[in-house]
Order: sequence, then C-alpha cells, then structure tokens
Amino acid sequence: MTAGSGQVYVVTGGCGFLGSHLVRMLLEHEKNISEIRVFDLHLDESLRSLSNNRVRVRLISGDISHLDDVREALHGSHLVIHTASLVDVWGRVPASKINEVNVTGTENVLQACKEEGVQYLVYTSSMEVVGPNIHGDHFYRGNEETEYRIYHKEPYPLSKAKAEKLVLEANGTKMKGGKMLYTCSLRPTGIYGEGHELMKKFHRQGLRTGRCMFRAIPPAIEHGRVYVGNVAWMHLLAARQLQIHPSTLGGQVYFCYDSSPYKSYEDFNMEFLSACGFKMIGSRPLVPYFLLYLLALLNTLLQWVLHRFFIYAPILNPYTLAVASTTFTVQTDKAEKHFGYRPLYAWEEAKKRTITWIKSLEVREKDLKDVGAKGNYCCN
Ligand SMILES: NC(=O)C1=CN([C@@H]2O[C@H](COP(=O)(O)OP(=O)(O)OC[C@H]3O[C@@H](n4cnc5c(N)ncnc54)[C@H](O)[C@@H]3O)[C@@H](O)[C@H]2O)C=CC1
Ligand SMILES: CC(C)CCC[C@@H](C)[C@H]1CC[C@H]2[C@@H]3[C@H](O)CC4=CC(=O)CC[C@]4(C)[C@H]3CC[C@]12C
Repeated sequence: MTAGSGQVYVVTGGCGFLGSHLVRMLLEHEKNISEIRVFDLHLDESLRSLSNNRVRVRLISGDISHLDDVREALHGSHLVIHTASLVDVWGRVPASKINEVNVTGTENVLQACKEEGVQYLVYTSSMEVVGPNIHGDHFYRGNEETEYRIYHKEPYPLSKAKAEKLVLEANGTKMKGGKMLYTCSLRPTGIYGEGHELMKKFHRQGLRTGRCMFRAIPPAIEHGRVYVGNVAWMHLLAARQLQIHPSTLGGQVYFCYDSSPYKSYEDFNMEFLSACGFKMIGSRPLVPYFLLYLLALLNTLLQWVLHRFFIYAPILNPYTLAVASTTFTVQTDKAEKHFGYRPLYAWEEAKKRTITWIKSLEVREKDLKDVGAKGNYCCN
C-alpha cells in the first residue's frame, strides 16, 4: 500500500504516556492507515521521525478545548482515538480547567466528528468513572455489569464520567450524507509502563530515602493495573472492530486490563523497584490510617495556604489515600467476546520492559547529577 491510499487516524493526546505508545502500536500493527495525526497541546517532536514510507506521522499542535483546532485536525480523517485529558487528582490544576479540557474538549471532538463526517470515535475513559468511591466500597473482580455505589466529588473522575456519558450518547448520531457516528469507551485500570510519570516520582522519592519505600497501604488491598502496551493494543483492536461491527461495539464500554497481578498499589510498584535494589519497609502500614489521613488533610491545608505562591501538590491527599486504600480489580471477557481482545504482552514481558525503563532512569539520574557517596543505602 503506498502512502496516501489508507485511512487517516487522529490520536488526540498522542504525545502523552498512553498516546505515544498508541502511535507506535498503530505504526507497527495497523496496516490500513496512511496517516496518523498526533493532536496535542504539547508536541513531542521525536514522534515525527516515526514516519515511514507507508505511514506519515503528522504532528498537529492544538487545544481540544478550542473547537476550531479540533475541527481542523479532524478534517478529512476517518477515525479518532481520543486520549487527550488532564489527568490530575492532586489539585495541580483548577477544577474548571479539568472540566474545560476533559468535558468541553470531548464535546468539541464529538461536534467536530459530526461536522466533518468522521464516523468512528474510540474514547479513553477510566476505571475512575466507576470508582473506587471515597466510602471504601471495594470493587472486587468486577465487570461492566457489576452494580456499584458510584459517587464522584473529585473533578477528575467527575469529568471522565461526564465525558464518557457524552461519548456513549453520541453513538448512532446521524450525520450529513446519511453517515452515522459510532462510538465506544475503554476504561483502563491504573496504567503502568515506560514513560509513566508517577512511577518516575516514586522512583525519585525512593532514591532520596536510600531506596527504601515505607508501607502506607495494607497489602491485602488490591488495585488493578494494566501495561500501557496492552492498553494501546486494546485501542487499536477496538478502532478496527468498531468499523467492522459498529452495531456490536457502538455505545459500549469495556474495562481494559491484562494479566498484571492484583496487588496493592505499593506492592505492585515494588515488582519493578525491587529489581532496582529498592526495599519495602514494613509488612504492614508503618503509620495508622488515621495518622495518614491527618497527614493528607495537612497536605490539603498546605496546598490551600500556599496556592497564591506556588502549586503544592504532593502525592498524598485524602482522595489518593481513599482510592489507594480501597480494592478495585476487574475481571471480564466482554472485550474478548466483542472484539477479540487478548493482551499482546504477557505479564513477564510487561514487567521486563518496565524494569528496563526504570533502570534507564537510573542511568540518567547518575548522568544528571552526582549520586553522592556510593552504597549509601539504608538497608544494606
Ligand atoms: N494514567 C493512568 O493510570 C490512566 C489514564 N487514563 C486515561 O488515559 C488517557 C491518557 O492518560 P495518560 O497518558 O496517563 O496522560 P498524559 O497526561 O500522559 O497524556 C495526556 C495527553 O493529553 C494532552 N492534553 C492535555 N490537555 C490537552 C488539551 N487541552 N488539548 C490537547 N491535548 C491536551 C497532554 O499534553 C498529554 O500529552 C487519559 O484520557 C486518561 O484519563 C485512564 C486510566 C488510567
Ligand atoms: C498512600 C499513598 C500516598 C497512595 C499512593 C498511590 C496513589 C497515588 C495511587 C493509587 C491509585 C492510583 C489511581 C488509580 O490507578 C486510578 C487512576 C485512574 C486514572 O484515570 C488516572 C490515575 C488514577 C487516578 C491513579 C492515580 C494515582 C493513585 C491514586
């Protein structure tokens, strides 16, 4: 197939953690495309060099909260994978901004699809549209039909739930020329893998404490996690099958997970960090929950006091503590039944790739600054 004869895919947020893996996945595994438009507010120029003689990778700088930007990016395209979002549960950005990007931005993508006659939209939603809620209701091996007391107060999960509702309601919209808009929504659990910014933070924190991590969450709490490569793979399959079986996938939601082990968030991270010499201190939380909660509240107070001077957004706040302390795992075969999804990467491969990436961070840390005295580890 020569460049130009295939389909044009748009990936909003295509320079992000998931988005950049998705662009590479499409290049490697999707033979029906001739152009991938990477639409993002912050462009990663390195993606441009991924173009080859079959597929052009075209970077488009734009803001999904501006309809004109979105309309221009979608003009002449065939399918949109909408991953762009402000992912913030730490109070880094105001709620209004989260809403503007995650909800109004999604409204703009839908509006542009209708105006430009783009028939297919795959939306990257999140487990957070379901939970966990802050009441501590566990979601244990749940699926897309499992009843759950959904309760959103935080801007991010609220915005993702509103956006997903808009996407699903738009399924079946009639467009000019008698065409129909088909949509579906994928709900990844906590994504990990090469490029995960939060993992970088945990890694840096651990280096500062002599590679010692201090347990805060009971090990019995389980959190579903999914490798970024499998999330990208699931998006590719959903995009492919939405075109072939729109009546099956249209208007549907699918949890996105893989064979990554069910563990507490901290113990799961240690699957990678322990291979880099990190140790978890404590077989149970070193600090009682009420003290952690007081610390979380103190962080919220400090954030408020300091917000006129700078953004203080520590990892621990009442919301992240509540989420981390509540089991949320999924088990479902809906995506397999509807569009043949099975993880492309087995757990051992995902683990190996993530460890290799973290080790590359260490090399960079050593290159960037003097690590000081060698062997200064607390737990020799
Ligand atoms: N990271 C995780 O654990 C999970 C993420 N998700 C969802 O996956 C998607 C991707 O998340 P990540 O890759 O983790 O986040 P990310 O922050 O790495 O990527 C988001 C991308 O969207 C872009 N973006 C933000 N505001 C924009 C705007 N106004 N206009 C255009 N582009 C804009 C950013 O520049 C970034 O490249 C999001 O929709 C998120 O809600 C879902 C479940 C878990
Ligand atoms: C007690 C500690 C300070 C808690 C550390 C872990 C927390 C920072 C993380 C535990 C659960 C994470 C969230 C979960 O994976 C679901 C998510 C889905 C998304 O769409 C975005 C990210 C996140 C909210 C994720 C964020 C970090 C945790 C709260």
